[in-house]
Formats: sequence, structure tokens, C-alpha cells
Amino acid sequence: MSTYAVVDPYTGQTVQEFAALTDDQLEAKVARADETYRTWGRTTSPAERGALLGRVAALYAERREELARIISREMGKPVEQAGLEVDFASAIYDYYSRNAETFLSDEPVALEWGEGTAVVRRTPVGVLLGVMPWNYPYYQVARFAAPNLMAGNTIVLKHAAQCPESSAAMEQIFLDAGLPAGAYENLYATYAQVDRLIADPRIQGVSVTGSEGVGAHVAEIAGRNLKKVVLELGGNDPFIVLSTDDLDATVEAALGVRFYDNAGQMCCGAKRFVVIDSLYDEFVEKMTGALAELTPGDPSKAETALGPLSSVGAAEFLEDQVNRVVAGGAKVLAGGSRDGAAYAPTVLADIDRANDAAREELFGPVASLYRVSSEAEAVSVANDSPFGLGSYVFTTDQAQAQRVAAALDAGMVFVNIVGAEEPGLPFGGTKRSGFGRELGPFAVDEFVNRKLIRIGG
Ligand SMILES: NC(=O)C1=CN([C@@H]2O[C@H](COP(=O)(O)OP(=O)(O)OC[C@H]3O[C@@H](n4cnc5c(N)ncnc54)[C@H](O)[C@@H]3O)[C@@H](O)[C@H]2O)C=CC1
Ligand SMILES: CCCCCC(=O)O
Repeated sequence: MSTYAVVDPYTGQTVQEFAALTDDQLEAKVARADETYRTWGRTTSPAERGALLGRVAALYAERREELARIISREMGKPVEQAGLEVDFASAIYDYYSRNAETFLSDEPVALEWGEGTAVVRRTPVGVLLGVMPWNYPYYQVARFAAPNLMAGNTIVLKHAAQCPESSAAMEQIFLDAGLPAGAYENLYATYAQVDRLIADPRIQGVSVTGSEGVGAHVAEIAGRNLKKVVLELGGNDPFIVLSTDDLDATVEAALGVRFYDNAGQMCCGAKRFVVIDSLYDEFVEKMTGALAELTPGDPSKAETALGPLSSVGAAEFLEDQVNRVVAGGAKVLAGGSRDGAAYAPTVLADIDRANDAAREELFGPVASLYRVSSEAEAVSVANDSPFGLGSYVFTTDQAQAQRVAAALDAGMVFVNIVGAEEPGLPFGGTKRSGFGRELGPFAVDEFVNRKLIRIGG
């Protein structure tokens, strides 16, 4: 059973509670989504739906400050970062607004044998269920809802239990932008209700962003009911440093993609730092030196760079994980302490590759360091993970960059750059990080019927 409540992780105060839906209320919402798919999703044009998404994008921009304050209070994101997340969500809706007609135009297919024509037309499939996490409340929903509303699908969305206010605000934006009731329905649903929804014949697919456990649970039920899923799960992304002309800039990039964004609660954030011998000691000295200035603060303040974790429970879980990595022989070079939901920026070193606790995803401001003596060893360490979401390679040798990019088991490889996600670039992983792709044109094909229309000569 998941109850819905706004609990400010910085103050510990329960700000507001929201009752889970009754079965009748849930049924009404799902029935409305199914009806709207038939009366709106299948009858409007890509241009009409694209124009509505453009208004959604504008409303995110108009309501930026209010929306930022909501998630800062719900999950502790520093309010400046929360505003940037609102900007990213708005840009995603704008991207699918501008590309609706292009992405949904008939795709000609060349004939080899016969006369006439053949095209593939991307048509909607119906109501889709989204199950989304608390770490980027608006962005995670946008990368699922935008391409699918553009395609004419309708959405029922079960958000994280600690994001009831932001999930209600998103539903309101769709209505205020002019989408019909039922195009997007926010569900304060229990886990048991979600299980039943996945099996419901009106639900045509499920998109999950969250942990492996939830992904596996949802995919199991979906599989039994022949429903397609997209799974955006965990990551333990490597940040490989082989050579650099500017170590300060490389360390700054490492700090940004591990500590400065969302207190490290970012599944495509770098978590394992794999540094070549010749740069290791200086890299560590610069990283730990910078962290000495970084202390968790009040997320409602504009000057705060590091907020608390999303909850006391999340911080306690991370503390247990770090303690187990240390019990396996790792050394704490910085941090390693917790105060309520706040976790000090932490650096772990001397991690033995047999240290299983270090294979887990540390979902917070904790960097795990690995010293390597060659490119081959760096790739071996990087790939020694059950996950394969993102990865980062820093080198001045472009041929080496291409070799390492080819060798990494990851859904995304960033070379000499961090924070390079864009609405048009695919996001997703391999191995236990899940399957499917979000964003860009790649997201469109996940939940549409790619209908062949073959007309004889
Ligand atoms: N690949 C990606 O883009 C992302 C992955 N994640 C992963 O998610 C985890 C942290 O986020 P959390 O919200 O704590 O993940 P979570 O997996 O606990 O929750 C994700 C969503 O699943 C729901 N949920 C949990 N148990 C459920 C059940 N039995 N039935 C139906 N729904 C259920 C939650 O209420 C939430 O809406 C980390 O492992 C992180 O790596 C988080 C954000 C992005
Ligand atoms: C701005 C990019 C956010 C990615 C969401 C995640 O990795 O959890």
C-alpha cells in the first residue's frame, strides 16, 4: 500500500496527505482515459495534438517558480535545480510539439518486387500506464507523456508516493492547456491497484522508471498479460579518466555529475570513477578538496548547491550501503556521515573488485574510486557491473575515445562532456538498467502501431 504525502525531507514536516483512490474512482479515471483515446486520440491530427503540447510547454514556463517550489518541498531538490528541471520538462513538450507532424508522417517503404506503394503509419494503441519515480518528478513524466500524447495515446500515471502535489499540478497543466479530460489522468493508486491495472485489457502498455525491483515486478505482470513495457531502471555509471589537458575541468565535470546535480540521486549520474594511475592521486586530491566546501543545506534557498536526500529512509539506506562497502575493505577519503535526510558528500577508495556491496547503485552523493593502469583495465572495471545505463570517458585521444565507446556495455556514452542530455537524444540502458528508449524520435516507436499500408499498382 502506498500512501501519498508531501513530507519535506529538510524539515521532516508532513505538509499534506492525499487519500489513495477508491476502486470506483480509479475505474472512472481509466474509463475516461479509454473513452478519450477513442474520441480524441484516434480522431485528432498530429498537428492538433502538437499544438496542445506547445501550450503545455508554455504553461510549464509560466508556472516555473511555483512548480519548482513544489518539488523542492516534496523531495528536497535545491530550488535552483528544480527550476532547471521544469525548464527541461518544458523543452521536452516543446520538442514533441514541433516534431509531431514529422515524427507521425507516413514513412514510405521501397518495394523490391511489386507495383504500387507501401508506407508505415504510426498510429496510437490506447491507454498507457506510467509508473514514475521521485527524483525528477516533472522530467521523468515528460519523457513518457510527451511522445505518447503526441501519438494520440492517453495516459494514466501513478507517480511516486512522495510526489502527490507535483503529479496533481501536471494533470492540471494538461487540462489548462486544452487537452480533454482523460488524455492524462493522475492516479493516487495503491500497488495492488497498479497490479490490476497492468492486467486491465484497456491498458496497452506500461512505462516504468525506477528500481530493478519495481521494473521486474511490473514486467512480470505485463508479460503474463502480453503488454509491452519500457523499463528505465538503475545505473552504476563509470566515469573513466585516461588523459586530459585540464584536470581541474575534468574534476569539475566529475563533481557536477556526481554531487552537484540532485545530490547524486540521478540514475545516469556517474557513480564509479575509474582513473588512470598517472592522474589518480591528483584527481583524488582535487575531488576531496572541493568537497570540503560542499555541505548539505536548505533546498528552499537559492544559494544551496547540495540538498538533503529525498527522505530520511533514503539516507539511511545509503548509509547502510556505504557501511557495507567499507566493511568489504573500502576506505572513506571524505564524508561518510548522515544527519537526518542529509548525507555528506562522500568518497570511497581501495574498493576490491570482489566487494559486492560496491556493485549496488549508491543513489546519493557518494563517489567510488578505482585506480587502473591501462585502457584495457579501465574498460574491464567499467563493464564489471550488472548495470549498463550511461558512461563517461575523458581522454585527449579521439581514437581511444572511439575504442572505449565501442567497448563499453552502456546505453549511453558521453565523451569529454557531462550534462549533455537533450530532448532529441535517446535515453536508456542495457543489461539490468532496463530496455527501451525515451526521448528523441526513438521514443515514438515504443507504444505505437507501425501499420503497413500497402496499395497495389
Ligand atoms: N533509469 C532512470 O531513468 C531512473 C531510474 N531510477 C531508479 O529508481 C530508484 C529510485 O527511485 P524510487 O522512486 O525510489 O524507485 P522505486 O522503484 O521505489 O519507485 C519507482 C516507482 O515505482 C512505484 N512502486 C514501487 N513499488 C511498486 C509496486 N510494487 N507496484 C507498483 N508501483 C510501485 C513507486 O511508487 C514509484 O512510483 C533507483 O534505483 C534509481 O536508479 C530513478 C530515476 C531515473
Ligand atoms: C537531467 C537528466 C536526468 C536523468 C534522470 C536520471 O538519470 O535519474
